[in-house]
Amino acid sequence: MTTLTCSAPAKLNLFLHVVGRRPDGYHLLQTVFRLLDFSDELSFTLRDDGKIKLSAETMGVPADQNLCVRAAKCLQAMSGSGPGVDISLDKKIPMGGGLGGGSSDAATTLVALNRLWNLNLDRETLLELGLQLGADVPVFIFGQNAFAEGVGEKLSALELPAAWYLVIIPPVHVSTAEIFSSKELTRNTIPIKIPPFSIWQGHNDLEPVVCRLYPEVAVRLEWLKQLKNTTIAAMSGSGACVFAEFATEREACAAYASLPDDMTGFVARGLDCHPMYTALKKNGE
Ligand SMILES: C[C@](O)(CO)[C@H](O)COP(=O)(O)OP(=O)(O)OC[C@H]1O[C@@H](n2ccc(N)nc2=O)[C@H](O)[C@@H]1O
Ligand SMILES: Nc1ncnc2c1ncn2[C@@H]1O[C@H](COP(=O)(O)OP(=O)(O)OP(=O)(O)O)[C@@H](O)[C@H]1O
Repeated sequence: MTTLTCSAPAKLNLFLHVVGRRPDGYHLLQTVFRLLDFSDELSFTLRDDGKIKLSAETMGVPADQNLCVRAAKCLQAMSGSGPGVDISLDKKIPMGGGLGGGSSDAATTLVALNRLWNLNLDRETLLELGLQLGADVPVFIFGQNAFAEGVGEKLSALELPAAWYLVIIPPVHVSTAEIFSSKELTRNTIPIKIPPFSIWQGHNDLEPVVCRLYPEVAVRLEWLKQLKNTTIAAMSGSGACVFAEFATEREACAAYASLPDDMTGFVARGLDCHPMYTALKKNGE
């Protein structure tokens, strides 16, 4: 095997509670991650000269700062392994949108290169490596919908009902660090116990902070909240993307069709399992 092609799906945070803060400033969270059938596509081809190359720059991110390249370098350094790789990345997930695209690219890179380079590192080691790259990386390595605690690294698999999502992409970029450092952020939501999980029990503590700073987000969320047939309308992660959940594709598509001209978005199915693991299983790996 010299080439592997794999997907890197987006995620939604169905709710996001800030329940405390660690001494290093990182926030303790409770969240439910839902994987989405909306993905970046990556392909990895072995090189024998030890070099790690990205075929094209991703919208303003220098290659050496791209999370795929950083993930590959991390894995190479830790394994002391010789081979290199050519990476091509077809970016579909909006960047800095709270959909975890960069983190998902990093997770897919770690799992794919573990196979391509025959490193045989176990899932625990990949999860630890992933966490060093970003708080959202572990869930994509975990590969299932999950209830997460800590900074996102304490993961328990969670079964979620079939659902479709209308995701709206506001025309703003929200800095995760800026929102977490806001004076207005409440950091004392009482921890909840899951399972059982009901979509009604959650909210996103970062949402009011982002909505106050970015009216473009607030307006889109208000629009989603007035829709009929939704089980929930909320912001994902630290924004800017907002979403509404529907029980059927037909309802999600009808809502999408009624989107005002100045709003853009997409409809996606909620997944049960990471598409990369589904594909690897199908190939008997
Ligand atoms: C908001 C979420 O998307 C929810 O899933 C994640 O917690 C954010 O994960 P991420 O984008 O991978 O974030 P990172 O790149 O690890 O962190 C960016 C910055 O946000 C702040 N940060 C992040 C996560 C966290 N639990 N507490 C924090 O205070 C830190 O200042 C950090 O330097
Ligand atoms: N492969 C990549 N894809 C997207 N962003 C990348 C990538 N590599 C590095 N980045 C940088 O990381 C930043 C955050 O990317 P990402 O798309 O994961 O944000 P996000 O969706 O807000 O993530 P999260 O939900 O984890 O906060 C981008 O603004 C970009 O500067």
